[in-house]
Amino acid sequence: MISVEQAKKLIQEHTTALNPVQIQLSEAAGHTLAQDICASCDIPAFRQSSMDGYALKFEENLAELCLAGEMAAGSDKENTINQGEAYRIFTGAALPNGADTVIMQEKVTIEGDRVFLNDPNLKAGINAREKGSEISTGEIAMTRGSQLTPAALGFLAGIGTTEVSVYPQPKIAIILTGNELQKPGLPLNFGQVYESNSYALKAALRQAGISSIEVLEAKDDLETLTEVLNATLKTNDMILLTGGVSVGDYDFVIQAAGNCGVKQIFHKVKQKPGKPLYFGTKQNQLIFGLPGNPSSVLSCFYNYVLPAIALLSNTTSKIQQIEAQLTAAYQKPGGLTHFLKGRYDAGKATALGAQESYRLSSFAQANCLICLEEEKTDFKIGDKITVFLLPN
Ligand SMILES: Nc1nc2c(c(=O)[nH]1)N[C@H]1C(S)=C(S)[C@@H](COP(=O)(O)OP(=O)(O)OC[C@H]3O[C@@H](n4cnc5c(N)ncnc54)[C@H](O)[C@@H]3O)O[C@H]1N2
Ligand code: MOO
Repeated sequence: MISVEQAKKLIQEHTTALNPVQIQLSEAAGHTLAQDICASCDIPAFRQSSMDGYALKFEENLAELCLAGEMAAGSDKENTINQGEAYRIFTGAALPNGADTVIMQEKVTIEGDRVFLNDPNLKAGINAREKGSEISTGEIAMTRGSQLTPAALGFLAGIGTTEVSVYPQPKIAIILTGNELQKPGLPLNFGQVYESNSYALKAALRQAGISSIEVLEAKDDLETLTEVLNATLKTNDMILLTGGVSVGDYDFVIQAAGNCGVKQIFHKVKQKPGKPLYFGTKQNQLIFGLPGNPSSVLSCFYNYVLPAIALLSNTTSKIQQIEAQLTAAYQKPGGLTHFLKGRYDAGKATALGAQESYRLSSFAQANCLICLEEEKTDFKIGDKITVFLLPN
């Protein structure tokens, strides 16, 4: 059995970012840029008013101007201003050629075509955005590796970008194993359990920005599981199997993976929950055998799968790791790292009840996983421990 740290390192070493693809900017939120983006024009593309008012050519002690015309936003009519003239202008409109300043309309008095200026603070260039002041032609707008946040998308659209090269999100298949699984909504016969792993995993994947998710079921027999796994390996970058990864007579994940040409990287990690975790690769595809207990599935998802997704799509991990103080003493045996469902608040972490791996009730209330190191057995109130904040 390997340690949690070794398992994380092995996953990292065997995960390569997916090849970049060209996509529409409108579809690119949440992706990481795989190219530098340069501005193809100056933005603003012309000297632009930032106020509704009057455009003018600045001079000291200007008191009165003659209204010569109007510049409306979006108008393609160019005008040239002369000394002593003002142009009515609106926010976003181009200044007439030669004008450099805009006085707000609140600071003028109009009498016929005369414009009287009452702004002691008027300065050259005020209320005028210079051409190219956001970005100029050829300048790098965003560099490769940048996250495409909503603001980044708006910025890139604002400089005229329509398509971007990004690292794609992985296509992911979930394979549910277990003869005992019943769909929620149908009657629960003796020996059956409601299937819940696909609900939790799909939601966690969607939260991570993954849109290509397929869910398949495989009964507990080697042939069927091998067939299903083989089929999913044809089109997916990552396969998440749940259940069937332990040592029972009906646990076929490891054999099926071998049959499909998957190379085992590790099986079993010194941790609770999720001890029988399996990880393998086939070329650049990643295969996780998540121990079937619902809490083990999610704990392994946040600890191992989510960071691997981030590496595949070259994004930053959605799990924040911080230090916190325990609010109560906790004992555990040595030999396994424990991940406890907990609540984190203002530097303090509280372990919740219902820690058994078949239970999700406390996970449903948790906002963090409290990591209790492998060898330590007695944790005291106030002890500093590592906490992984769950995405919300
Ligand atoms: N002799 C040993 N037995 C077990 C060991 C061990 O070391 N020696 N490890 C235990 C641990 S720890 C875990 S975790 C489980 C993992 O077993 P599997 O991955 O083979 O999972 P299953 O046996 O198929 O299922 C476990 C549990 O989870 C329920 N389950 C499975 N899939 C779903 C689903 N989609 N939705 C809801 N619940 C699901 C399943 O019914 C079982 O109750 O092995 C221990 N045994
Ligand atoms: O390690 Mo298992 O995941 O506790 O039940």
